[in-house]
Amino acid sequence: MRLRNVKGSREMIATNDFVVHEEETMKGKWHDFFENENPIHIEVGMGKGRFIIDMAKLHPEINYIGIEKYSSVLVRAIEKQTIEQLPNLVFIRMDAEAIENVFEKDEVAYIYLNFSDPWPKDRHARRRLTSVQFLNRYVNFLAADGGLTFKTDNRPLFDFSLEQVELAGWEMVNYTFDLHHSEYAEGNVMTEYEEKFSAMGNPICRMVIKPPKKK
Ligand SMILES: C[S@@+](CC[C@H](N)C(=O)[O-])C[C@H]1O[C@@H](n2cnc3c(N)ncnc32)[C@H](O)[C@@H]1O
Repeated sequence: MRLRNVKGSREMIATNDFVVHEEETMKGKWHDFFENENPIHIEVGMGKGRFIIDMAKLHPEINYIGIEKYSSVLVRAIEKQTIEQLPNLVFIRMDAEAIENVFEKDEVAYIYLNFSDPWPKDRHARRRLTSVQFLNRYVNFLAADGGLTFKTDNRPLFDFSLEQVELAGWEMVNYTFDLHHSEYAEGNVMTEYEEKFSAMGNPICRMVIKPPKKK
């Protein structure tokens, strides 16, 4: 992704009410933060936030947390949320490498990974958000009856992810190599990248998986 430095983005993030800072101190306290017991769903690598904002509007009974590494992208999501003022949506600016420090065991009910960076070089495979390393991190805080949905138009990344799911012992619920022309198309909420790549004619791959059964 080509990143432009957005002037003032760090200052905006530092003072915005929809951004949670010192996120590691929130571990185990997210329900108190939202002041309800509604399930918590997260999107890791949410970019400019279109998907998570649309989901938060559609599902006021669910709390959403969007995680994004770069300030210059996060500000676009903050701008939208500042207009929407959705009470069930906040953001964290962080690298998801440290994600298990932010959520307590069973604190998250669902994870979304949309059009995650492919990291095409083999030596960077562990940075892919669907690598065994990341799947193992998610197990630390994803509820046993929770799940994860991953969408991408990048077939090599999707094939890699299918292998990693098996290696990490997750359960495959379903997958498709062409979501928009599949039985799962109905009700699909599009992301920014999904709209862009599907308009170019790229089929969208999607998998729904569940964490390994705890022994
Ligand atoms: C290709 S964009 C997709 C954005 C959005 N999910 C969509 O589908 O339109 C991937 C996003 O993930 C973010 N990202 C990649 N690795 C990340 C990480 N380790 N932690 C947090 N965000 C990450 C990138 O900064 C980028 O904004």
